[in-house]
Amino acid sequence: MPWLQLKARIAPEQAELLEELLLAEGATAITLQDAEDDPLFEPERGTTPLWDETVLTGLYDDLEGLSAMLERLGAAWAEAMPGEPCPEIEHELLDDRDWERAWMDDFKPLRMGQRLWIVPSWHEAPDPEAVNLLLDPGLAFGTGTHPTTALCLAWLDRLAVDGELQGRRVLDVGCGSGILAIAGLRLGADAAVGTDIDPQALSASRDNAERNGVAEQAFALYYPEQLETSARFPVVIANILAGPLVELADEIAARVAPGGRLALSGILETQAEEVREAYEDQGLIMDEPDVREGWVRLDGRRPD
Ligand SMILES: C[S@@+](CC[C@H](N)C(=O)[O-])C[C@H]1O[C@@H](n2cnc3c(N)ncnc32)[C@H](O)[C@@H]1O
Repeated sequence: MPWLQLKARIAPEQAELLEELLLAEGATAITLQDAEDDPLFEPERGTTPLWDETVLTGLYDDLEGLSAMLERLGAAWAEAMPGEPCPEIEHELLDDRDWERAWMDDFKPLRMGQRLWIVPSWHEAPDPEAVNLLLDPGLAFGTGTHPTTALCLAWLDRLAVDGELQGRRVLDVGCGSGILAIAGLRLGADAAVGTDIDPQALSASRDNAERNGVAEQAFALYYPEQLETSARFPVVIANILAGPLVELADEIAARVAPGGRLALSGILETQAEEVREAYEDQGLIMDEPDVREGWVRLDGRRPD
């Protein structure tokens, strides 16, 4: 059965209203997508990445009433947002498909480092003998395809090869889908703690942990303010953008135990120096950046 798709590019703060209006018109599925390759890199410090545009898509099985529907949407928008022009709504007829999950077609198993594979949970693992991390990011960030995540996975893989992960506890600040913490566990860490300000991330992380047979007590998940102030970790990883990394430098650096290792990512090449200085000011010894596609990972160590 073909579908009618309505699509609008809209400011993120208006997306909820349009979503409600599309649902009120009987949308079978609604998809919200950030312009993921085009974030605003310096949102207010301490906030999540921002995108100046959200793409909102609604799917309908009623192909007949398009013009009446567009008229009703325009009127409902004008009533809710007087004086604010209604966003342009494009329409298209689509062939039948599982549209809610269509993005999954582009997410293929990825090899990271020497032993680790990130395998979409709906795929066969290409190498059953490898360390296979089964992942469904749901609505959270972190499939491994983004260079910042890939840089962090490569770091974890190297720590494992160097014997610096086995038996240790990992803190993953901004855990998203949980991909880094779970990779740490699958590569030999004893336990992991993930923090995130986004409830979707905490729930995706828990689901992905279960998918990978990680025991609940091996992977604790918290909102940042719930993590005990005195908790220190031998391995700390934070992939959360340069602004928050600088803003939180004292808190994140304080989590690194004496002799512990730190990796920071989500940093553009041009921002690396500022981030590096912020962590050196906190007593960490920072290495030269590792760069991939304009993104940087900074590694550090707290002296013994
Ligand atoms: C770029 S994603 C990284 C996700 C995953 N760790 C990865 O490497 O793919 C950044 C994550 O950090 C979270 N975040 C942003 N600011 C944060 C903060 N101050 N404390 C904890 N998490 C934060 C976001 O909600 C998001 O899930």
